[in-house]
Amino acid sequence: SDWIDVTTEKNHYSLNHFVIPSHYERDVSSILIPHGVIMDRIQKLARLIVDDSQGPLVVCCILKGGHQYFADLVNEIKKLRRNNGSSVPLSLEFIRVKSYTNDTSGGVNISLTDEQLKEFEGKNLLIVEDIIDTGATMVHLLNRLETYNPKSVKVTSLLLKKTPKSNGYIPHYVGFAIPDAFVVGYALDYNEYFRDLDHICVISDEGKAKYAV
Ligand SMILES: O=P(O)(O)OC[C@H]1O[C@H](OP(=O)(O)OP(=O)(O)O)[C@H](O)[C@@H]1O
Ligand SMILES: Oc1ncnc2c1N=NC2
Ligand SMILES: [Mg+2]
Ligand SMILES: [Mg+2]
Repeated sequence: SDWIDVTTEKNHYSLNHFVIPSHYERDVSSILIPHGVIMDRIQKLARLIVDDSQGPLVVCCILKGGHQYFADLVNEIKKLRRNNGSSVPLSLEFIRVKSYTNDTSGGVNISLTDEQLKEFEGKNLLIVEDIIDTGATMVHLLNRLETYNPKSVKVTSLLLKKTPKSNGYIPHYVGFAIPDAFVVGYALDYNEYFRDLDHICVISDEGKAKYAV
């Protein structure tokens, strides 16, 4: 398939084999994707994206969870476009979207200013997300963006969760397919905790209880 599949339990790594910040040691149960593997996969995703989009590109970070993947991906895209001798500008936009409290999705709240939306008219957009779970965030966001008549919209998500709650949305570029578990780290949070963890881990029951609101 187009992505790396880590949905089977046996793929998980033991906490003892990597460095985990001491303040999270009891709050995660396993490492699903070590930071180094994420970075290597992002190099490949950048190559796929650059090969498909030579022209001007507006790369849109979906805050907050998308920021780490966005930062690392844009770094790789810049390198590749320079090497391709491309002198075409890359512009960056940041859209705040929120729907999760604890491990449950509520209403999707998109904060986009009108002057920001003028930036999208007639442009080639690349939307950068951390994870597609139910797909509700992305479906709402794409509907909103369409009303501003972009020239094209492509979506990349580092993670795609295999869950019965999915509305079936699948992005154009996916890093990894993951199991139906709540993951944290690499900017993915649980009530704003764990964004400072480098590896993508499965949250433990203790972590869920400790940081629940
Ligand atoms: O496919 P879905 O079920 O909609 O879930 C995916 C979305 O939910 C999370 O955002 P969250 O609401 O936690 O805000 P955050 O990005 O600030 O963490 C995540 O970053 C995605 O944006
Ligand atoms: O597994 C997850 N971990 C963090 N944030 C979110 C998740 N799924 N939807 C939003
Ligand atoms: Mg988000
Ligand atoms: Mg979140």
